[in-house]
Amino acid sequence: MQILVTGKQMKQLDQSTIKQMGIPSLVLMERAAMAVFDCLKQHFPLKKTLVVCGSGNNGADGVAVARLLHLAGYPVDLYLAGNHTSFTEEMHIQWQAAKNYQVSIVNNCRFSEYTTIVDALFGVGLSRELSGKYQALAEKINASGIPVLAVDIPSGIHAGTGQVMGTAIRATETVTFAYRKLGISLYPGSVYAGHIQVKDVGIYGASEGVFSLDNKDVSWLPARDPAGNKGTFGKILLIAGSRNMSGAAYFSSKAALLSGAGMVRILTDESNRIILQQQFPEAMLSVYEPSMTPDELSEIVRKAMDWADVVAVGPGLSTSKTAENLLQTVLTFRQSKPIVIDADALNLLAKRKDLQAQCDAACILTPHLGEMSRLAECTISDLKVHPQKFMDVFYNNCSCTLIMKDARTWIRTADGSFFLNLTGNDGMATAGSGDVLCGVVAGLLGQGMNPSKAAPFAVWLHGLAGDQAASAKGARSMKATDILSGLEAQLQKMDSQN
Ligand SMILES: NC(=O)C1=CN([C@@H]2O[C@H](COP(=O)(O)OP(=O)(O)OC[C@H]3O[C@@H](n4cnc5c(N)ncnc54)[C@H](OP(=O)(O)O)[C@@H]3O)[C@@H](O)[C@H]2O)[C@@H](O)CC1
Ligand SMILES: [K+]
Repeated sequence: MQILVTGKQMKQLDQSTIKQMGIPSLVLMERAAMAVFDCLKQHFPLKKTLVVCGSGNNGADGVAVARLLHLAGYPVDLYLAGNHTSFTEEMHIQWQAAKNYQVSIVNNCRFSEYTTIVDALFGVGLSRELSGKYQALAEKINASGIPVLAVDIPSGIHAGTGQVMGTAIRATETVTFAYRKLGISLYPGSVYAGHIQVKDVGIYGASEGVFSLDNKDVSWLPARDPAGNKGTFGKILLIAGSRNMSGAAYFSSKAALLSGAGMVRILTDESNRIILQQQFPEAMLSVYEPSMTPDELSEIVRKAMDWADVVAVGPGLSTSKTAENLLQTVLTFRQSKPIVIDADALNLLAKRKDLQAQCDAACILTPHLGEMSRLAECTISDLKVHPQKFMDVFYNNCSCTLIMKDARTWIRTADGSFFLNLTGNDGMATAGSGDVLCGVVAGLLGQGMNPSKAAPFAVWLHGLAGDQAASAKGARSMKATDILSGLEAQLQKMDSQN
């Protein structure tokens, strides 16, 4: 697991390393510059490099990089875009050292001369929009088409939100120091950053921030019991589908079984019986009929719930009165069973504050931004700009585990921890993809994972499955069926690693 930090958190970490741990700022900076230098040598054409610097410590990193290039015999020009009067202490020292070593300093950049540009204009200290000469320079760099290595973060990207502050430099690669910044993990910042490398420069100790799973977290996958039986691996009830709508029930239940659940039962409208039995014979079926009274319906749901260890409700359910009765029965009679609430069930829940109050940490809600805006009674742009704030506010009404789906999915666990998922691709914006995620969450819960782990792990795994699908079929053409195939392949790979 890695920790993603904001600019403010990173500055505190810098300061505590310098002041409390006693590592001089220039030592950290030299390590930062060496990491950039290594990346330049490995990945960039170094016939002639231009390093553009601001007046702060990001600029000072850049000056140190220019010195390292110069001393190693690579042609380099240094261009100071900032003002001498605003130099930090470190920048004064680096600038003097560059002059002592006779690094070439230019007053104009003739971009046609360069094969690589190092962007050391602003780092985590960016405090406002780029304007004037900085904006003009960023635009010229972007228009030049020359490969750019960004130092720490592309200049113009907000380190906490990923927003473009007026204009931002588009990098080919970003070497970021100590911890990956949240701003280059979110969109659009992550696109501006290009390929990202996180380099150890001797700054440690982050405990606050947003968590993100990585390959080491394969170990979270519940171990299989060689002596287990169908019951050991979880009985999952999917309350899904509606009149002549069977697809969502199919994708969610299949994903639950592929994720390792022992048994899956689909509770759906009678009209879906034949097609589901043909498509997915491994699933058990319980059906209800439109003519049933609420009491008859409730009886069927309760019986199926008695059988299940985990219930998932919502995929393809519709927002009919029958669907509302189903959801109400689930939340009223759930005892303490984990419940995944997805899709149409979330739209029903948005209208029923009384049902929201029945949710607890064992309930996992999986809204996309539209559903979340209805639940949290805010706009989609509120959620984009302040995702954590609105997820916190919603938790006060509905104390559940929350998966807020977007190009970068956020997870808020019931203890208030936040995760941001970095796997997946735009091909996953396809019909049935959300149903697959719902099934993966349920399947993992069924194998005994607690909701605080199952939610971030399922999203991560689902993203990896999507990445596998994109490499097999292409992001444009991949379908939910391909994500199911990706899921199988990813789990096989993870089991072989564990
Ligand atoms: N020892 C350490 O601390 C280490 C730090 N490291 C490096 O330091 C970087 C952080 O350095 P930093 O804090 O000096 O901030 P930085 O990003 O250079 O910019 C600040 C300057 O820009 C100015 N400014 C801001 N916005 C502006 C705008 N829109 N337009 C114009 N001006 C603007 C701002 O002015 P002010 O807001 O004060 O008016 C100030 O002068 C970090 O990303 C990493 O690269 C690494 O070497 C590891 C060790
Ligand atoms: K930068």
